[in-house]
Amino acid sequence: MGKNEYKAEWEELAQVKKELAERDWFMGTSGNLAIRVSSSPASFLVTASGKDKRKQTDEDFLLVDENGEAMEETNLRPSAETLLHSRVFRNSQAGCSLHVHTVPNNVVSELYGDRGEITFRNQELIKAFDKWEEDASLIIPIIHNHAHIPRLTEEFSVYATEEKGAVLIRNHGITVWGRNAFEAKKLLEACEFLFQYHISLLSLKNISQTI
Ligand SMILES: CSC[C@@H](O)[C@@H](O)C(=O)COP(=O)(O)O
Ligand SMILES: [Zn+2]
Repeated sequence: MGKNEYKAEWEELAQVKKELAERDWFMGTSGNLAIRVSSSPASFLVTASGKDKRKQTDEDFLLVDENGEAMEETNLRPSAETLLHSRVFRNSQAGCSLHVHTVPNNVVSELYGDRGEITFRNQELIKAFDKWEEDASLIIPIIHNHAHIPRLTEEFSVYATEEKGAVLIRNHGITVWGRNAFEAKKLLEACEFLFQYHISLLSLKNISQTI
């Protein structure tokens, strides 16, 4: 497959990458992004490993197959966490999968890590996940940060069954996916809003108890 055949997907992912960089969500070379190019068998573009994702270059992404193996001759290494994106594309019809490390997603993952999940309710932004009822709740699972990526992928894949979703990896980051790039970014932003709100509220409650 020539580069021209996935030009549209490349440009779409480059735009998402630029917007997430503007939010400063790629600290210390962390984060990786993926967008589907084909279905059955799945192939996708994924960020090259170890790069500063705030920079835009012609070597930002490479095409990989559904096992996360490069499909073209390249010196680039696919992201260390390619297998997680690969599971999203194999398990569902999702079109885009995003992974970022932020202080709020790490703090929430540690605060609720022992419970294995965090639940949000009475929050307008859970509607981003199609939770429309007044008493609806959004549960985001929190998994252990296994250093062994195949092990991490196994635990992650239990939750990566639908075309949209989010999983927190404890003291590591979040992976969010959706039907397309627009939806994946929307869901990621919604999650980060919920985390920031939750941490702010907890901090203020703690302070107000002392005055
Ligand atoms: C430099 S710490 C971050 C990595 O260990 C990893 O978690 C990450 O998100 C980025 O890895 P990468 O291989 O560049 O996709
Ligand atoms: Zn990571």
